[in-house]
Amino acid sequence: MQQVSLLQARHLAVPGGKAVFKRDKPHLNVGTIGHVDHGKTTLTSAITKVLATSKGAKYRKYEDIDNAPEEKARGITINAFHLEYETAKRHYAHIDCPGHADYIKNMITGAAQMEGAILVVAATDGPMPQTKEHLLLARQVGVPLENIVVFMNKVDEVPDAETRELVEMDIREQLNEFGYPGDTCPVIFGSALCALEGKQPEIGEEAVKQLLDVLDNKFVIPERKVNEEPMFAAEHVYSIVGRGTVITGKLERGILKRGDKIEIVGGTKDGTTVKSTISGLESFRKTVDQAEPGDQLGVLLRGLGPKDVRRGCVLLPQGHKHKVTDKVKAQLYVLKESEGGAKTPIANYFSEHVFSLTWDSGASVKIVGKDFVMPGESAEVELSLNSQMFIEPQQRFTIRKGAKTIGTGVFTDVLPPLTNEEKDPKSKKKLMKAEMERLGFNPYGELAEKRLKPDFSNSPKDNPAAKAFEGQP
Ligand SMILES: Nc1nc2c(ncn2[C@@H]2O[C@H](COP(=O)(O)OP(=O)(O)OP(=O)(O)O)[C@@H](O)[C@H]2O)c(=O)[nH]1
Ligand SMILES: [Mg+2]
Repeated sequence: MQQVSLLQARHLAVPGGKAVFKRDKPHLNVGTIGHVDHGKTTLTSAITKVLATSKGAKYRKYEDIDNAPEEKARGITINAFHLEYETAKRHYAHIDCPGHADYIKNMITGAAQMEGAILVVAATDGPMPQTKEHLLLARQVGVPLENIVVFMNKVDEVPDAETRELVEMDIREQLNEFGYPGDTCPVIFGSALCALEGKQPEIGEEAVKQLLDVLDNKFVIPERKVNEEPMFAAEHVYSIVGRGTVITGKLERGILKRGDKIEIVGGTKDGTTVKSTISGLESFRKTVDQAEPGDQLGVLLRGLGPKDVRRGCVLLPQGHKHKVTDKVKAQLYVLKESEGGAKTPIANYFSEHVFSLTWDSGASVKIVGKDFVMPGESAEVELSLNSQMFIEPQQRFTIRKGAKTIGTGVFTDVLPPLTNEEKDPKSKKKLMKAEMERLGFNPYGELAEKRLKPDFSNSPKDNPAAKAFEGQP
């Protein structure tokens, strides 16, 4: 966790500012997603430029977004960037997600706060691997079906109408593939760069205005769970010298006020929690009297030290009934290669990296009733995590390996935490050994130990999982 002074903190989205947050318009969390270099940051900057003329935004230059001082201060330049703007109708928090595959971890937490998505696709390239991956993640984090719009960017470089139409067809097909209404989803032809540079207004400024019109009039505001117990997952944690600890993220549900007594749960091996009091609340550097679901917040917590809170922890009110756990049942889908997944299956007792809300953890996978989950298949699984986490039924998760999303799923039943024996590495080895005997071969051989993929070289020839490796180096 980063230590910052109060002066530095004033530049972060954390309590310390003087202005008071006005709540006079409906609020929606949106963001730009899409393949690397397709123009997400340029479009984000162009939106602020167009809205700055009506005082709906502070104009943010491209460099400010991609290389912002607060990002530098945090030392997390690769993180998703948050900014705010407003139209006559709505107030928006906007997340600019980086497209580079390595940054998906940050995108997952950034996108976890996204309720509407602007999918940027360059007309020069068409849909690319991260276009697909971001679409999948948007589905995973529950971006509603009506809350997606395509901004086909860089049309200044593709003057030919036929080519544009081909790209549009391709995009619509991709949307359908991921369960979004590809046939009816608005596709806007534009150029973020032209909008930014004040050139060719018909594809520049006008296209951005069309986009804002879709956000205002087509995107729906999800139901805000105002009357439920508050829940807030920490995305970033800062310790402010002399004032305590600040956690930033989105309030999932309920109401938070200054003075509320809270408990921080999740992220520890033994399920220990810490208690504190909220001593300040802020959104975009303005003081918030009462935080509502969907708000992007900095929450200042009294008396907590650097070791008490981590990214992925969850803030709950004291007296809550939630029990964290490191064991959970889930329904898992393993992505096909054509969906951006891997060629290889997920094997029993293998260790995978699970992401949910703002947390991530190593997890060993026990598959119910199957030896492997092949790409394109789904299965019921039991996950044993390395730490005890905030998990609820219906909460979604993603499994990633290296720079790839290989599986997605939903938690179904929360199980009691692992016993000490179950956690013991020796008993894990025993389980693996028993599994090898049952299978009649060793999928946990030398290759597997390197965590590359299970080794089926000595498996029976008719093993379907082994077939997946045929013809591979
Ligand atoms: N010709 C043209 N170039 C554009 C347009 N929009 C963006 N670009 C250029 O495309 C390049 C990438 O733009 P970015 O906005 O950084 O793309 P990004 O999607 O944010 O990229 P990552 O954050 O790295 O994933 C830059 O050189 C932009 O100037 C456009 O409408 N027309
Ligand atoms: Mg960018």
